[in-house]
Amino acid sequence: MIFQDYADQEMLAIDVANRLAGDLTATLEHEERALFVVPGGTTPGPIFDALCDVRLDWSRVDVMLSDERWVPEVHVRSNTRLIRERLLVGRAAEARFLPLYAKADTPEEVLAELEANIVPRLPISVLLLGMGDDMHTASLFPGADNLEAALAHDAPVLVAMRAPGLPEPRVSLSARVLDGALSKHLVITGNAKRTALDRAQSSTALQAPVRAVLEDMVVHWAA
Ligand SMILES: O=C(O)[C@H](O)[C@@H](O)[C@H](O)[C@H](O)COP(=O)(O)O
Repeated sequence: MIFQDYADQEMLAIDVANRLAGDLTATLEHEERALFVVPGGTTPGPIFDALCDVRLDWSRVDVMLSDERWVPEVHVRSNTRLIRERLLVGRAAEARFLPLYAKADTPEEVLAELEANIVPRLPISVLLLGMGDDMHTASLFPGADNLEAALAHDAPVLVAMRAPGLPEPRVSLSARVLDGALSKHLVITGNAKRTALDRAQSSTALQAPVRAVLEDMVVHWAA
């Protein structure tokens, strides 16, 4: 793990956007297409704002989420909505979006269908993740019903996840798929998350799921 800190969140957003653009450009120099996986939540918005107008061949980029909340795309909690509003605009509107949500009451009903669309695109070329104070990343939450399956070496690509305190089910890429990304970035802000990341390094992945993806990870932090 490499830890990089920034003077403030604005500097972080600009620098991380540049790093991601550089990694995507490098991928496109030797691959036909790049798979770019991004988190939802509140932290990445300013990074997306800086990234969406970068000049690169977005028409050869597939964009997908690390995890989604099981709500329709118009819902305020939908990560898809965030991506459509903040990342897939400007030059990046040329990218192809791979959905992690389909209209169904539960994720289980459509998981196989969503997965079939993703599998041919793997491995992940460039990964950006977020993390919560509880050391979850993507939707790999401590105490979640399917966490063990999602951390397994032979885990499926996608896992449905329910955890105490979450208002809706989630669907998440499994740890092995996230960890297998060729370029890996984690973005966190604030002192609570910095402390949580320190704690994660001396915890098991069941206690601190982010631990499962920290190898070769570049962590970007600002207060
Ligand atoms: O759907 C989500 O919530 C995410 O993808 C999740 O893993 C997120 O990255 C962390 O919860 C951090 O969220 P914040 O950036 O909002 O703190």
